[in-house]
Formats: sequence, C-alpha cells, structure tokens
Amino acid sequence: MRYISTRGKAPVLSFEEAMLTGLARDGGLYLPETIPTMTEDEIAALAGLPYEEVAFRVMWPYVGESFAEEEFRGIIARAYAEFGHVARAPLKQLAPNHFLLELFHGPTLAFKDFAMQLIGQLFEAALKRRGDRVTIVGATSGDTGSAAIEAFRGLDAVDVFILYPHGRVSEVQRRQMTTPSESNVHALALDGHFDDCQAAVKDMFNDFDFRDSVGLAGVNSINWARVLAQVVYYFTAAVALGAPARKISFTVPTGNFGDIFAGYIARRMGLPIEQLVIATNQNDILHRAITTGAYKTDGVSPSISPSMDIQVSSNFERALFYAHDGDGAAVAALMDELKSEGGFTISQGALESLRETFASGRVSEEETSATIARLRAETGEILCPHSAVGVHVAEQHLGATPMVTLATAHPAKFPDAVEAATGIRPPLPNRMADLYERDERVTRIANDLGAIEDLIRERRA
Ligand SMILES: Cc1ncc(COP(=O)(O)O)c(C=O)c1O
Ligand SMILES: N[C@@H](CCOP(=O)(O)O)C(=O)O
Repeated sequence: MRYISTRGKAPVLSFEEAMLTGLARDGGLYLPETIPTMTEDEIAALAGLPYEEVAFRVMWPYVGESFAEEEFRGIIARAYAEFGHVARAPLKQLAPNHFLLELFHGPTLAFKDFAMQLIGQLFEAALKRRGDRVTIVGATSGDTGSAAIEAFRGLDAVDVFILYPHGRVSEVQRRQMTTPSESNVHALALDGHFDDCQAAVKDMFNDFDFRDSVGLAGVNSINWARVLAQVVYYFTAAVALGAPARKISFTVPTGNFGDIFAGYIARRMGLPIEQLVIATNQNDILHRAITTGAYKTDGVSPSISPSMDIQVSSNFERALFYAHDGDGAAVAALMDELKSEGGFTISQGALESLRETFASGRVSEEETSATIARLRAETGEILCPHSAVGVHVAEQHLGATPMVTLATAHPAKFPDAVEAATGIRPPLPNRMADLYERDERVTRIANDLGAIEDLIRERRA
C-alpha cells in the first residue's frame, strides 16, 4: 500500500515511511492511495473473534509490505495486553436502540490508548530495524499527550516532547503527563490554547531545517497509523450488533476529527454505517461547518470537556480531500485560505458529499452537565463530559438503526466536572491510585516557535 498527501505534492510513501514522517512535506496529511474493502462475508466472519484478531484483519491490508505477518500479530498482541477489559472495547446498552462503546480501558483511560499503544510498538520495531532514532513532538488537549508519554516512555530510540495548554487540562491529565520519570519524555506547558500547540507542531514540521536536524516525527492524528488503529473498534462494535446484516450508526464526541474519520474509513471499507454523527461542545466549528458550509475559526473557549476545546480540526482536511474527489490542489487552496483568512466556505458539491455521511450536533455546558446527571439517575452509568456530549447528540439522532455512542474517556479523568453534575467523585483505578502523590516535572514555555525549537534541540538525549 502506498500513501499520498491530501495536498498532492509530497512524495508517495510506504506505511512505515508515512508513520515515521507524520505530516507530509507539502503540509498535507497522508492517506492510503486506495481504501481496501471487505466483503460482506469477510465482515460477518469477524463476529465473535478476539479484538486482536479483528485488528489484524482490518489493518493488515494497510501495512502489509512494512511488517511481516507474525511480527505485526505480535505487535497487536502486546499493544492490547494491558487493557483492563477482556473485550478491549466493550459495548453497554443505554436504551433499547442506544449503546455505549467504552474506549477507556487502556492504560491512560482514554480512547487514545488504542492507537498509541499500537504505534509505540510499531515505532520501536521500525526504528530498531533501521538503526534510527526520532524526536516525537505532539500537541495535546490532555489525552493524546498522556497516552503518548505512556506508550513511548523509556524507549531508547525516541525522545518525546508534548505541548499542552497551560491551565487548560484536567489535573489527572496533567499529572499523567508530568509524573513519569523517564528521561526521554518531556511535558511542556505552553502559554496558549490547544490550537496554539497544534500550530506550533505543524510549524516545526514545516521548518525543514529543524525537522531534518532532529528527525521529527508526529503522533497526533496527523499520523495515519493513529487513524488506522481506531478503525478497528467500529468493526468490533458494528459486528457485535448485527452488521453486516444490519446497519449501525455512530455518534462521536469530536475535536480534531480523527476518531470520527476512522469511522468514515470503516464505512468506505464496506462496514454498513448509516450515519456518523459529529458531537461537539461549545467549540463547534465542525457543527457549524456541516450545517452552514462555513468553516470559520472563532476562538477556543474553555469547557468542561477540555479535550475537545479545539477549533482548527486537523483531520477535517482528510474528509475534505475525499469530498473533493481527491483533488489535492483544491484542498491546498482551502488550507491556505484557512491560514490567511481564518476560514473558508465549503463548495456546495463538497458539502453535499460530506452530508451524505456526516450529521452533527452541538452541546452547551449546561446540557453536558445535565446529561451526566440524568444518565447517572436513569441508567447508573457515569459518563465523562466528552462522552456526555456524545450521548446528548446521539439522543437527538436515534431512529430505527442502532446507535453507538463512543465513550472516549473514563469519568475519573475529569472528576471535578463529574462531581459537580452527580455529587459523585469517580475514583481512579487502583493501578494509578497514587497519581496525586507522585512528583511532577514540567517546563512552562511561551508560545514562541524559536524558543520551543531551542528547548527541544537542547533536551534531546
Ligand atoms: C476524551 C476525548 N474525547 C473526544 C476527543 C475528540 O477526538 P478527535 O480529536 O479524534 O475528534 C478527544 C481528543 O481528541 C478526547 O480526548
Ligand atoms: N483531544 C486531543 C487533541 C489532539 O488530538 P489528536 O487525536 O490529533 O492527537 C488530545 O487529547 O490531546
């Protein structure tokens, strides 16, 4: 399988090269040249298989030439071995036609572990073979950073620098990033919001001198391997609920559009997904884009679902690429306009194409809190605020087709918001019960590209 850039001007790469590269050199995001499809029989045959086997069957066509079959199977087995639930991504029923897909049983209690645990293993194997080392720089609103640090800490061939917005992540998220003691991981608290962190990462990739001198790699969902790993749980959930004989819809709490874009790929692979519903908090650029066609940034406002406090939604570029029938020049023009004007208008044809797959909804702070409280009272389920955003929007889209809402984080990662809504402070799992006692190590940094690059150059092992 070969990988091409959404902006059409970067070298075509293998899976391994695209994974180690992160952002394409033309500023675009890598995508597979073609999307492999699965027949109805192949999808039906996934029913009842262990998560790891489904993961292998879904992902193998994308990685084939880069890893040997047994090596890839071993990597998958190691990636999910520490998950705290035998099903890895269990389903829970909330209402007759509404299900919750629990994606928070990994080591850092958020869906990011599904991809990050896998790519930690993939990076290690690929770098060992090449005798290479890389510097990973990531931007986080809280969960990507903790999952990346957990997956890469202590690995010889990588240094990891994570930029998070100072004061805008939960205490649990911050401590997950600042308490690991391994010298190859570095938490950097940036004076700004998540979009500033993400812009800094992209600017570092576009600074070729810096990029090449430190061997820059990315583990945000700009990295195709991140998206690919997330395609798997759409298959396990849909098949458990009767696919391919039955259509299934999904509602996805959305920020950077990586998770829901994985659902889009699953649909293109042949999984009968009826609707993919984007659920946003008050940072609702994606909801506005789908409903009005105007993709316009409007400042990030802090919310009780902080991981979704995002306005420039990276992976929307990938959806735009398909909505423009693979026209990289058209995507590049829109991205230039985003950078210079702060937004763009989606053409009618592209908008219609997006609306064939995606619906959307926006949830206020009050509605998020009320949903956490109501679900606790009605079902006993304690939702994290991001999952509550998803449940609220899903309830507005329920119909004859079973709806699965992705529960993207454990409520214990956001105890203040959950306690305010329910009066219950969800405890951390035993294995991290001492998180509040551990020493923190963090560097505060200005939103200044030169200063960030200097610090990374100095700190690399
Ligand atoms: C808990 C949680 N829910 C939802 C999201 C949104 O996911 P995505 O950015 O893939 O749209 C994030 C962050 O990405 C998150 O950390
Ligand atoms: N919500 C994310 C933001 C970064 O998203 P990514 O999926 O592109 O890594 C976070 O928790 O950091």
